[in-house]
Amino acid sequence: MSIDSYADGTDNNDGMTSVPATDPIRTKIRQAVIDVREQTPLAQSFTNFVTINLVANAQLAAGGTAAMSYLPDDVIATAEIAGSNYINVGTLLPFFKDALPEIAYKLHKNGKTWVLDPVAAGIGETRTAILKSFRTYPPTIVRGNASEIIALDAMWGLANAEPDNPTTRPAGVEAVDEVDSAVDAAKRIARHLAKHSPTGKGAVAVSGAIDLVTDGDRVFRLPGGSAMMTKITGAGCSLGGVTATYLAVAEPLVAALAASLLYDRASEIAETRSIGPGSFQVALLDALWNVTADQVAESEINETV
Ligand SMILES: Nc1ncnc2c1ncn2[C@@H]1O[C@H](COP(=O)(O)OP(=O)(O)O)[C@@H](O)[C@H]1O
Ligand SMILES: Cc1ncsc1CCOP(=O)(O)O
Ligand SMILES: [Mg+2]
Repeated sequence: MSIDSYADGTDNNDGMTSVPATDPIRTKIRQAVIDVREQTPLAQSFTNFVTINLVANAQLAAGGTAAMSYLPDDVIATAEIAGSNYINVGTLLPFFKDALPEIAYKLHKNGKTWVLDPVAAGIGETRTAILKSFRTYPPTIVRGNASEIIALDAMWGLANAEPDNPTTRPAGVEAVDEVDSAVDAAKRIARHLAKHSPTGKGAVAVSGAIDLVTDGDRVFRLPGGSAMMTKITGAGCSLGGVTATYLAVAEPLVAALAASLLYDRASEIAETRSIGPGSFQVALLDALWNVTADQVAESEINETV
């Protein structure tokens, strides 16, 4: 679909409308892509050991810079020079159980913004204890797949669900739920984040075949992307890292939209230039670097009306 199709905010007859070309959100998305490339902001990551290299390389390819830290004093000192931060709970070590709640508390106390990827939410006592602790000192953005978002919402008791009785079955690091089934959970989490955010604003990004982004009020669906993203490890983790990169220059809703759209456009290009998962990962980094701000901002974006 071309940008002209969005000129009047076309009603799609399915409760959604195409976000018009004139919607200020598109200008902000475009500006975020440009600002990251011009300002090279540092986003610090406390992330899993499987995909740490892809996270750093994706942040660099988007135009930012990377630093990975694990000890609370190191994280808090680095947060003073970082534009934002990223915590991903994919692989856990025993000391994380004390370190991560302490880090979340200190980031909150110091007014720092951060993105959470609640990888495998719902699995294991340690992960559950860590994720539950973030309810009091929450991130600014949560980015996860549908199952993780549903599990986190239940864990935080945001729908008066039994905190220990999540309404979805965890599936390791992969989603078993469709993005649409996570809409209510995503909106509840986004409103909770906004309540505690240093800027009064929060957002949730739910990834899948069609991504969903919300600030608790507006709900956007982003079609496109590539199914090859499910054939490399770290597509979601690195999207979380790049979301933190954008959070260094933009408000949460714009950061989540810009990162998700950048990934959709870049993965489409990477699919046409690769012959399997190995070359796809390399092509994805090249495409993150080469996608233009206009390509990102002129993407198809549908909003629930
Ligand atoms: N079937 C699909 N078609 C297109 N893009 C997809 C598909 N599945 C996932 N993606 C994309 O892959 C990236 C990671 O999402 P996802 O696989 O849901 O995360 P996770 O790896 O955390 O489960 C996102 O950019 C998302 O849009
Ligand atoms: C395979 C694996 N195991 C623990 S973390 C991890 C990486 C998950 O990455 P992603 O959620 O981006 O696919
Ligand atoms: Mg993931």
